[in-house]
Formats: sequence, C-alpha cells, structure tokens
Amino acid sequence: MNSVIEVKNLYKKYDDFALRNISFKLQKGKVMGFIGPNGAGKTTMIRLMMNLIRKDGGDIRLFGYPHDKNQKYIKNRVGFVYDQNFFIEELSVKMCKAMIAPFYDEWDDDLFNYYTNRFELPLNRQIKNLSQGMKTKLYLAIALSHHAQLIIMDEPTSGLDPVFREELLKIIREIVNVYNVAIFFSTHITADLEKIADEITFINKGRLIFSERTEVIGRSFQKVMLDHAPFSTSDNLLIGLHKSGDYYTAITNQFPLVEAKYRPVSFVRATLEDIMLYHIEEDRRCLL
Ligand SMILES: Nc1ncnc2c1ncn2[C@@H]1O[C@H](COP(=O)(O)OP(=O)(O)OP(=O)(O)O)[C@@H](O)[C@H]1O
Repeated sequence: MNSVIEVKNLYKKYDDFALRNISFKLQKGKVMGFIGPNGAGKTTMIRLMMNLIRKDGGDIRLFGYPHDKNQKYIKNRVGFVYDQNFFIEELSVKMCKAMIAPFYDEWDDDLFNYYTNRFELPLNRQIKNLSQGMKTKLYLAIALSHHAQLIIMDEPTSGLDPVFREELLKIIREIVNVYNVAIFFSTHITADLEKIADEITFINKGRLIFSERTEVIGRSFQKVMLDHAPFSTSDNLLIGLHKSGDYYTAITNQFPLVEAKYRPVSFVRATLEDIMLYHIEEDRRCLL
C-alpha cells in the first residue's frame, strides 16, 4: 500500500541543533502521534514536511511524490492545523472562507457550512474574537471542506481545556473513520494519544527513538521497580534507570531477561508518558 507520508533518513541542521536520520511512514486511515519533549524537533519536522523550510538531506514523500515537487497536487490534499494564527485577524470567518476557497480545486461550500454549523463557529465573528479552540475547529473545517486526505496538526490540543481536548479527539477519530484520511498529530500531551493514535513516532534531541504501532509499544514496555541497585547496567536492559524513594525504577522492553537477571522485580505496564520520560532520562544519563 502507498504511504501518505514517507520520511527516509531526514537530516536538517541548525547552528545548535540537528534532526538526524528520521525515518517513518504513515498510511491512509491512520492517526500518527508525533511526540517528544520541548525542543525535540517536532515543529522543525512539520515545517520540513510542509515545505516551509529546506532539508539538508534525506527524503520526504507525500502521496508518493517528493514533498517539494507537485506542490499544487500536494497542497490540495493536505490540511494544516497550527497552534498559531495564519489568518488576518480583522476578517470574519465567512470572509476568511471566501479568501481561502479559490485556492483549492475541490472546495465544497456545503461541507464548510455543515462543519461550521456542527462546530458552532459563528460565521460573522472576527478571527481575533475566536477562542483558541474555535480557531482549531476553523482550521479543521477548512481542511475537511477541501477534502484533505492528510491532516497535519502541530500541537492542536495545547492551550485547550480538557473538555474541548476530549471533543477534538472525538472529532479526529470520527474524521478518520468517515473519510479514511491520515492524521499526523504532534503533541507532548501523551495521554491524548493513548486514546486515538494508531502509531507513535517519538523523537528526542533531534533523534528518532522509535516509530511503532501503539499497541506494539503498549505490549513491549514495562515499568520495573528493583529494591536493590543493579550490579551492572552495561547490558542496556534498563532504560532511564534512576533511584526514586526506596526503589530503583526503569522501563524495559525485554522484561523476561530483566526478571531473570535482577529478580525480585516488580512491574507495571508502562504508559506512553513513562516511555517518553524514561527515554529522556536515559539520554540525560548517557551524557553524564
Ligand atoms: N530557525 C531556526 N534557527 C535555529 N535554530 C532553530 C530554528 N528553528 C528551531 N530551531 C531550534 O531547533 C530545536 C528544535 O525546535 P522545535 O521548535 O522543532 O522543537 P519542538 O519539539 O517543536 O519544541 P516545542 O514542543 O517546544 O515546540 C530547538 O533547539 C530550536 O531552538
């Protein structure tokens, strides 16, 4: 099956930061959560995909085409939901629509009316008077009205209250089910992703930690607690090992080996947040 997004060995260098060797794929009808702490390189990755900045190496393909060629084809099929405002603040929602619609070959006014109604977006309200949540809904209504097949969202839930976050996640799942679109969703709120993401791509300090199906990640990682300091950690079985109260805790994706070597070991299923935090801890420890 053709990938909607295919990123291979991507490289981008800034003075003090580099995205290195980033590779992942996203298929139609799937939601990918793109996670990493502040400064990991998430926005840089999204800007590269959207062709807003230039890569220094590697390959990005959208719908099978190099992302910086076939621009009209790609722009028609990609919807972008950003956490900052792209619109002229003085315009009303209706005026915004009138400006944007002609840029898309398959603009559908009936769908726009349906979604603005469904999302309770007041057509005559100026953009500057919309809440952050309403702006996010407007971006989504626009993406859906031009029949985007890929929706890229940069931190869409940051700055939203929990009730609206929940509603947005429901809308995302519905869009995927009804239109079979692919959604690429960057966030550092991992709890959101456990509910809706089919796949997770995790980066830290510009490096890919993993890109994997959520259910596989859920099955692979355990959080372990030892009541004694491990005699050696050179086997790399324990990720992010540190002392917490009376215990040493870490995560592992090789639990049978850890149990055989370090017993007695207690364990619980690692959440996505654990997996992210312990990998960050491991990176920090390796730098010491
Ligand atoms: N135009 C630029 N010039 C130089 N460095 C940059 C530029 N844009 C981003 N960076 C650096 O790249 C790194 C990654 O930034 P980026 O915004 O991609 O991270 P992020 O994962 O999106 O973080 P956050 O969650 O805080 O938004 C940071 O160290 C940032 O300072």
